[in-house]
Amino acid sequence: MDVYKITGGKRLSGTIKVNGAKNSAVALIPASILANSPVQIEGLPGISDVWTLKNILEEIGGEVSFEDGTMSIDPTNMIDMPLPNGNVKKLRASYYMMGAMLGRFKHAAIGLPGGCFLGPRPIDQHIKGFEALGAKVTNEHGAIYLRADELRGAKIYLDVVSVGATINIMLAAVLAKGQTTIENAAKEPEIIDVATLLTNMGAKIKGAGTNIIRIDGVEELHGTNHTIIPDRIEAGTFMILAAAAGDGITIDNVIPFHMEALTAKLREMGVDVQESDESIHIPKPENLQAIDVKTLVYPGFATDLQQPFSVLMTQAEGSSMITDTIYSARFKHIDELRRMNASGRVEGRAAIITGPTPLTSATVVASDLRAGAALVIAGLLADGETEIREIYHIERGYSEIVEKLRGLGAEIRRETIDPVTSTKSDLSSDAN
Ligand SMILES: CC(=O)N[C@H]1[C@@H](OP(=O)(O)OP(=O)(O)OC[C@H]2O[C@@H](n3ccc(=O)[nH]c3=O)[C@H](O)[C@@H]2O)O[C@H](CO)[C@@H](O)[C@@H]1O
Ligand SMILES: C=C(OP(=O)(O)O)C(=O)O
Repeated sequence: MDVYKITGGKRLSGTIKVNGAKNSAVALIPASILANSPVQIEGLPGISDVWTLKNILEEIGGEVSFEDGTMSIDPTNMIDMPLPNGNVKKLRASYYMMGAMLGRFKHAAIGLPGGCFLGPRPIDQHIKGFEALGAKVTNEHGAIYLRADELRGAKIYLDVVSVGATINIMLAAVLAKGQTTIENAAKEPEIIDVATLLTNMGAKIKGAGTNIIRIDGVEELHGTNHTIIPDRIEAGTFMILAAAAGDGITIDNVIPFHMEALTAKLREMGVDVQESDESIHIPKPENLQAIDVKTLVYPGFATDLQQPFSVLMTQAEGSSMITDTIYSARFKHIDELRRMNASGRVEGRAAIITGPTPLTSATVVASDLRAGAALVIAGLLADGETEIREIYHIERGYSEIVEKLRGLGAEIRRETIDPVTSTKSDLSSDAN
């Protein structure tokens, strides 16, 4: 079993670089299926979700290489192979195989996706979109089967603003006959990034980044070169780390405009966020004040930063509340933070945290990706050695995290421990 061991309590300083965006990467890679010649994507993060998608494209006959952040994908010999199990269960974004394979082959059979458990994560809006485009969709033994004689453009109103449904419908619609309109579309920067790739492949898309997207179907799409946008969630995680445990940290390769909601909330707490063109500097913060935060769809405060931000709240003076309007059960990290002496409780869709509290080391478990990121920040703050387990969640979304944090002076290492000798009693003491 692999774990992170962190000796906390040191203030960190220096420059930390952000990688390409996970939530773009996991859509850009499947989008390449729609091309009739090779696609090259630069700046991809070396996270496990990207490697899993590489394996999935190879399973369906793609020729794929991935080196130094550049993935070259030759989709010419891909086939409409069913993918009911296996790799597709390892990540949430394997749902993009549905839209991309339906678009290219008019047929797909994809297992229901995995990814973080954050409460119910239905895909009904994706399916509503595919059906509107003319696909027959059935759920057979946990896999979604999609079949269409032809795909025809349609007007689709999303009942829920969904990143995944917006991108998946775009993927299925770019090769459909006629015009598709997605109303109440999500506006995340990753949607613009995917639309940019598809446009450079020859697609006709207007309005990506607004709540109405119009797509005029084309006969075919060709290969292209694309550079991915920076990861605003990784950048946000580092900004929160800088506010919690920094002694002057510069976060490099950021689009400050993407960070506006987080920046506003940090400033409200008393953090001095200094923006440049492609970087953000946060000097050593003093006297953090309690605030309330509510997660919302973009450009609101990202749910993916809710868990890391709750660690920062443990260091602020007073009682803070963080409400997650997107995911009802994204609070498993609170129990783990309580093991580390944090004072917090969950009430419905909100966590209430009182500070400032000195955190203490413990053996804790990452229940999901951003819970893991939160525990890394907590471990860096805590006195003594913290052990974080189930780190495969963290490595779905953060590449070279150990090396990057060491670059700031952190004492963190990845270690393989024996699960038998590391007794369960490490984890069994009740959280206070
Ligand atoms: C791979 C990827 O990009 N993951 C991100 C994506 O997830 P994902 O695309 O799964 O999230 P969505 O934007 O679709 O979900 C938003 C909300 O809509 C609900 N919903 C969604 C689809 C649907 O068909 N029906 C439905 O009810 C969800 O349960 C959730 O409450 O956006 C989330 C919200 O910003 C982020 O937390 C994830 O990091
Ligand atoms: C929830 C997340 O990812 P996924 O949708 O891939 O599970 C995340 O990135 O925080």
